[in-house]
Order: sequence, then C-alpha cells, then structure tokens
Amino acid sequence: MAEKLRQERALNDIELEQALAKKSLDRNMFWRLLPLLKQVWKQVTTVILLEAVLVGVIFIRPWFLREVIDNGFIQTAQGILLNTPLLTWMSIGMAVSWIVRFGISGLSQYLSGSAAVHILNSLRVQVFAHLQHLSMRYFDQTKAGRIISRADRDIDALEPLLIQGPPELLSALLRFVVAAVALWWISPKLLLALASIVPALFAATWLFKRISEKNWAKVAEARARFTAHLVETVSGVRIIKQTVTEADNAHRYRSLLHDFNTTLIKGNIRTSWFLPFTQVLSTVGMALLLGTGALGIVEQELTVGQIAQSLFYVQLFLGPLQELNDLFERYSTGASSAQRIFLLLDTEPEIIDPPQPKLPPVSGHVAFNNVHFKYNPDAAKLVIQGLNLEIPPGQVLAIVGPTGHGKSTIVQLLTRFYEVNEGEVLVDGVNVKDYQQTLLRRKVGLVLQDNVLFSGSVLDNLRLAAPEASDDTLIQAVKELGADEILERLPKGYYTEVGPLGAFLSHGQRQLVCIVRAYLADPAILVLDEATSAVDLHTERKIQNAFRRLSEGRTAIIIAHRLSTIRDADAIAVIRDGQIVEKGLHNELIALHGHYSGLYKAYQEASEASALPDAGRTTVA
Ligand SMILES: Nc1ncnc2c1ncn2[C@@H]1O[C@H](COP(=O)(O)OP(=O)(O)OP(=O)(O)O)[C@@H](O)[C@H]1O
Repeated sequence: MAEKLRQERALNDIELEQALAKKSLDRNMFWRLLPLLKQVWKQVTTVILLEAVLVGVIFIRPWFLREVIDNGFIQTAQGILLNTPLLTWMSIGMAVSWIVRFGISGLSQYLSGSAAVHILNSLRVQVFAHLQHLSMRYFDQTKAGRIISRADRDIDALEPLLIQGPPELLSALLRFVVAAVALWWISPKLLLALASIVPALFAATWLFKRISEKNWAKVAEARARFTAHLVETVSGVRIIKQTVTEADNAHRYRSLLHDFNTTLIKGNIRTSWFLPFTQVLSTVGMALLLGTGALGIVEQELTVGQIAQSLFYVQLFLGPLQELNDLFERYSTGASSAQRIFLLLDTEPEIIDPPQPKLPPVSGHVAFNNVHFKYNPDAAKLVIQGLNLEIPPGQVLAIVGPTGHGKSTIVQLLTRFYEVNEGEVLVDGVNVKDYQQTLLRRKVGLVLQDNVLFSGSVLDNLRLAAPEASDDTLIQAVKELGADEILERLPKGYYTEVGPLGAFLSHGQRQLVCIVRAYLADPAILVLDEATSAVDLHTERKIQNAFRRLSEGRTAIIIAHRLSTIRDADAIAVIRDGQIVEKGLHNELIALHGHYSGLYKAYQEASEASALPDAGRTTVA
C-alpha cells in the first residue's frame, strides 16, 4: 500500500512537471540561449575568425595536390621529369598547413572552453539565486532531486551545445559553402552531380532531429526521476532504516534505473540508423561525381588533377552535412536540458514584495483578522478557517491544540511563507504583504521543532544572525541566556563542527544554538515551536530559561506540546480545526471545563502513566 502510495505521489509530481515541460516545448530554446553568449562575445568572435582561417587552410590542401598531379611531373622526350622547385614548395606548403591547423584548433578549443566555463557558471549562479527567491509552495510541490538535477546535470548538458556546438556548426557551414564554390569553379557539372543527393540528406536530418529531440526529453525526464529518488533516500535514510524498507526502496530505484536504461536504449536504436544512411548517400554522391568526372576527361573538359582535387571536396562538401547528425543530437540533448532550466527560471515566486514597502515592524503587535487559508488551492478543506487572534506587544501567548490542526501554519502565515486566501495578518497594524519579506522575517525570530544548522562550527552558526560580531560577543550572548554550560561541554566547545544540517548535535543542543541565534538577531516577535522529541530534564530547563530570558520585552508565541511549560503564559489560545476555540489564562481555561481542560487532563494522565515529566503532549490528544 505504502509503495503504491509512494508511486502515485511520484507520478503526480512527474505528471505536473511533464505538463509544465510541454508548455515550453514550443519555445525556441536557441533564441533564449543566445543572449548567454553576449558576455563572452570577444572569445566567440575570435573563435569564429579562427574557424574561418582553419577552413581556408583545409581548402588550400587539395589545390597543392592538384598542382603536384598536373604540374609536378613534366613529360619530355627523355621521359617524365620531376618539377623539383614546385614539388618542394608544395611539400613545404602542405607541412605548414598541417602545423597551422593544429595550432589554430588548439587555440580555438581553449577559447571556447574558457567561454563555456564562464557561461555555465553564470547560469548556475542565476539558477541558484532564482531558487532562493521561489516561494515555499514550489518546494512543497517539487522534489529536491528534480531541482538538483536541473541546477547541476542539466546545466552540464548545455556545455556541448553552447561551447563546442557553435564553432563546429560554423566550421561545417563554411566548409560546405567553400567546397560548393570550389567544385563549381572546377566544373558546375561536378557540383550538380554531388548536390543531387542533398535533398535526401536534408530530409533525413530533419526527421532525425525530430525523433532525437523527443528521445532526449524522455531520457532527461527518466534521469530526473531516479535522481529525485536518490535524494529522497539520502534525506530520509533514518526512516528507511527504521522502517526496514531498504529492499523496497532499492527495488524502486532499480525499476527507475530500468526505465532510464530502456528509454536510453530505445533512443539510441532509433537514432543509430542515421549515420549508416548518410554514409550510403555520400557513396552514391561520390559515384555520381566520378561518373560525371570520367565523362569530362573523355570529352577533355577536365584533367585527372582536377578530378583528384574534386574528390577532396566531396568529403568537405558532404562531411559537414553528416556532422549535422552529431550537432543535432547535441542540440536535442542541450535543448531538452535548456527547456528544463528555463522552466525553473520561468517559475515566478508566488509571494513578492510590494513596490513601496513599509518600514519594518518595531513593537511586535500581531493580529490575525478573519484569516482563511489552505496550502493546496484544490483542497476541499481549509487549514485555517476564520481565525481571529490578537497578541499585544510584549505578551507571551501559548498556542495549544491537537496535532495537524494548524498551530504551525499560523506561524507560516505570520512570516508570509504562504499567502492567506482571505482576511489579513497584521504586524504593528500593517498587513504583512506591505513589508519587504526579508525585513519582516528579520523581525520574527523562529526556534522550530526541526531546527536546521549549517555546516560549520557552533560560532559560525551563531554568526549568521550577527555577521559582524566577534567570537567574544557571540559567547557573551550564549552566557547571557545560560546556554554556556551545555554548549561548552561539546568536544571542541564553541568551535565544534555541527555537521550537515547540525546532525552532530543533539536535539536540545541544536535548539539552544537556535535560541541564542534568535537572541543575537534581536527580533520584535519570537516564535518557539516546542520540540516534540524528549530532551533530558536538565537541558529542558536550560532551554526554558533561555527562552524566558530571550522573550523579555518581546512578543512571544509558544506552540506548546508540553502543557506544564505554559501555565505562566500571559494567554493561552486553543486551536481546533484552524479556529481559536478558547482563549484565556491557565486557571480560567481549566475552570471553563472545555477543550483546554480536556487537553490538560489527558496530558496529566499521560505524564503520570509514563512517570516522565514530558511524556504527555497535546499532540497525542
Ligand atoms: N506544506 C504543506 N503543504 C500541504 N499541507 C500542509 C503543509 N504543512 C502542513 N500541512 C497540513 O496543514 C494542516 C495543519 O498543519 P500544521 O503543521 O499547522 O499542524 P500543527 O497543529 O502545527 O501540528 P503539530 O502539532 O503536529 O505540529 C495539517 O493537516 C497538515 O497536513
């Protein structure tokens, strides 16, 4: 059942992406990629010039050969004599042409390579910056693996298209045009004989391009699926181990890999006929040219040297057309990757700043007026329904209620991670929509259940809130909150590495670091989403004291799971089905014999049953 559900969820995600991808399939990727070349126009221009010189060098060689055949050997009465000066100059010319060719191709490749690095890195930066601006809903709907696949592999896939592609295309076109002119120069009949196969070659190339584009889009999609699964596995590895679903998970990965392989193989089979087909066509072209050339010799219109020279041009004329095979394949891979990148870049953040934002809040007065909200616009049920709540500046308000009834959602709306569907959220009497998001969020300090720390030391993490602060200032803040005893016990004290996402620290230690971080940021409003997992009594007390100290003189919202911790709160609000059903002081609410007293009773019973001070939680009620 779980597997089925997982598959269904994944499928919905994929379907959503495919539907979006189809929308932008019509766009011409090439024209959207072109502006990227603007920043490296100097390198691009030099490469174009170098390629033009290279083509000139290539074309001079058949002329050397023709001169050697037609004039290198002189027929005299004594027999055939060598035209030594001509042969010497032609040999030198041939050697120089090879040396120049190697030198120019090396330089051209170096320049296009450095341009590539420049363009791809700036695209990476653009994608990264854009990702940070996207609203939470985008991350709710899109798997992390898909995003990584775009920001990393899809950008890599542009390299052959953007970098080697243009010089090769240019070189191919130049060789094709110059070969055509040279053949025309020798004899228009020779050119016409060879050109008779071009329509068939173009038709085949066009067909190939269409098939190839579709194939590469499928391959990229299949690849994104297994990457997404890999990322999910890495981030959920604990749960997978705990639920002993490694085998199921590996099976799912294998089946996604199998889909990828099948798509890749099918794609390769479909496109593999192109090369042999073009080879057959060029053989036919060569036969036609030789036939026409033979007639020309018989009719004394052409010399043997000219035919030998024209044979070189056959490859220079048809070769570029065959190279289109490779170029189109590259274009297809790159275009499908570009499409996925543009799909990401075209995604607009749902939540944007107002054109003229108000000054950031100071006093921390919070009001929710008739707020309605649901995460998914298509969902039938509202998560928050007609919520009215006022928190005067400096008040400590505790929010309690059963799990999944909207407690954390209230905070998400206060920080404008999501936009309300109806009603308004006011901070200091101003709608949160009228503040600049960054300034609003700086004024709301969050200490959440699943606190995230970033790789680096404890001090590095504290410094996120106060970038200019010295080590001593940071440590002083830790001491002021009474968190020093616990943090100094870490292996290297404040210099201990916290590991990826803070994995080397315990839950309680992470929470203390976050409380100090919030203290350093000096917000007007504080939110403590109390941890549901147990910490020892000593740490718990330290956390509570630190939070109490932190909330002095600020508005504080405590999402409480341990009812014993909030008895002293200035007000307690009980939330049920996204509405405030009761609000008052602890004693008042107990006396009401309503929801709160029921929750409290259940909490006390659970505490007594397990004989642990933190055993009972409202979330189990
Ligand atoms: N990002 C999201 N996308 C869609 N639905 C969500 C999202 N976050 C929460 N929900 C849903 O909204 C409802 C309220 O969730 P919320 O996290 O506010 O509950 P809560 O009361 O804080 O629960 P808990 O006590 O377990 O923390 C739940 O039904 C939850 O499934």
